[in-house]
Order: sequence, then C-alpha cells, then structure tokens
Amino acid sequence: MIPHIDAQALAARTPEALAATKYGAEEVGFLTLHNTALTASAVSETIAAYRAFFKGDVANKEAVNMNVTGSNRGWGGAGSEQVDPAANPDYKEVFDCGVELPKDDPFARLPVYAPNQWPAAPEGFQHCIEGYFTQARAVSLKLLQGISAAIGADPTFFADKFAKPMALLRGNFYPERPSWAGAKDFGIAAHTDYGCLTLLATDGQPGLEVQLRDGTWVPVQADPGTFIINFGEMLEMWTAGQVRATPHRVIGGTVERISIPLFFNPAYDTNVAPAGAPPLSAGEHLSKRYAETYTHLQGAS
Ligand SMILES: O=C(O)CCC(=O)C(=O)O
Ligand SMILES: [Fe+2]
Repeated sequence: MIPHIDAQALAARTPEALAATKYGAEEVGFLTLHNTALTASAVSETIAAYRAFFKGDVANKEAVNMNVTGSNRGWGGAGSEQVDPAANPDYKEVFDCGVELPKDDPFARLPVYAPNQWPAAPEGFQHCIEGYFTQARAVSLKLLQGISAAIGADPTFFADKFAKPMALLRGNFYPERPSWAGAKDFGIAAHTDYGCLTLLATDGQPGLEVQLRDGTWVPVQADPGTFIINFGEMLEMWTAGQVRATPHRVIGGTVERISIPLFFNPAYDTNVAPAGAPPLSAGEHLSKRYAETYTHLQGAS
C-alpha cells in the first residue's frame, strides 16, 4: 500500500522513514506526507482562494484565459487539457502559475518561464497563491533530498538543479461529474506527471486513484495538512527507472473537489537522461509534454 511518511523523521533520516520512502518511491510511485512546514490552515486558506476564483465570475476568469497565449499561465477552462490521447479532454478547470525569471536572464523568454497572469478577483489571490508556492517549493526540495537519501543517491545533487525551477503550481477544480460524461470523460484522465515530484494538497474529497503494478486502481485521499506525493517522468528517466512514475486519474463524482499540485521541475538546461544515455534537457521534455497535452498548444511544436 501507499506508505505514510513523517517529513520531520525523513529530514532526520530515521531508518524507518528512509525504508518507507524507498518503498514508496521504488515500488508504488506514491507516498503521503505529513508534518511539513506547510500547515493545514495555510493549505485550507489557499484552497479557499482557488475556490473563490473558480466559482466566481466567468469574465474574471476569461480575462486571464491561457488559451490566447503561447504558454500555460492563467486559467484553463474545461477541455483545456487532454492528458490521455485515448480519452476526451478533461472536464476539470485549472489555474496555473510558475516561476518568473529576471528579464535579463538568458532563459527568461522561454515559454516554460512565461510571466504569470493574475485575476482581478478574489482580492488577495496573488499574494495567497505566491506565498503558498514559495513554501511548497521549499518543502519539495527538502523532500527530494530525503528521497535521494532513501534510494541511496546523493542528497546534495539536487539543490543547484532547482535554482531556477520550471516549477508549476496548479489549482485543479473538478465540478460535479457532468451528466453527459461517458467512459472517455474524466476529471483528469490517466497520466503520469512530467517532472520530478508532485506535492499535492487536496480539500479532503476523495477522487484520486493510483494504478498499482498489477493494473488495479486504488483510491488515495488526504485532508489539508497531509500531502500526496508522486514521482514524474523526469525522475524516472534520471534514475534509470529506480523511481516510478505511476499513472493516476480522477473520474469524479457527485461532490466538487479542489486539488493543488506543485509540479517540481528542475531548471531548463538540467540533463535528466540516465547516466551513459544521450543528454535530454528537462526543458525539452517539459515543452514536448505541454505541447502534447494543453489543447491550445497541441500541434504548436
Ligand atoms: O486532483 C488530483 O488529485 C490529481 C491531479 C493530477 O494528477 C494532476 O494535476 O496532475
Ligand atoms: Fe497528475
């Protein structure tokens, strides 16, 4: 099953926490995590800010619609993402923000570092989301260092790779599953995440399902203050398959749901190919996956 990790115990590198983390990373591809620097109330406030945005005025959302841009910052309405080519575009809505670089940085003009778009309402939205994003990146780096210790890799390896992270913070809003939804319609269809690790907070509603090695789907639920952690394609490549990028999905049900994934991706020019393989930059991989999955970017590259 999915191991539950105490972040403080992992930071202290206790044998129990290291063993459970290793099992989660190598066998399941999922963990749950508690006792981080992000409190339950900080998560709940952030969920409330996203909820006010998603359930608010449509014109306020349209004003920051990402579909008229060449990148993925701002609001994506229902159908803005198709994570599984065999399924229909997802019925969820999203709000994405990322890391902006100083204008004179050589990477600043790359779409993966595009400027954020902030809505006029609700009041305080930008401040709340940016505060959460900063803290969540710190929690994620510490966790990634704990994971490398757990799998026998060098924990000091990562810090400089994440100095200019292509990190993306997303609010996902799953309305009630639409009455028209069929077998190919999902809140988010089955997919693996693209980056290194994902730090996911949810409002406590169930809905996320994880695919085990035997193909069965198991539910995973977390209240604010507990995080669901999973690993993405870059970490799977980087570790030559030692860490698993596990498929997951949300079919959706009768209760609306909000989740907040932080996709913790390294800097554009990080080589994420396994040792001995031809180099592959994190930026190329991420740009390719964005172009495959955001419907307004499909066919763009
Ligand atoms: O909402 C969830 O629980 C999962 C979301 C997810 O998998 C994603 O945004 O990549
Ligand atoms: Fe995901």
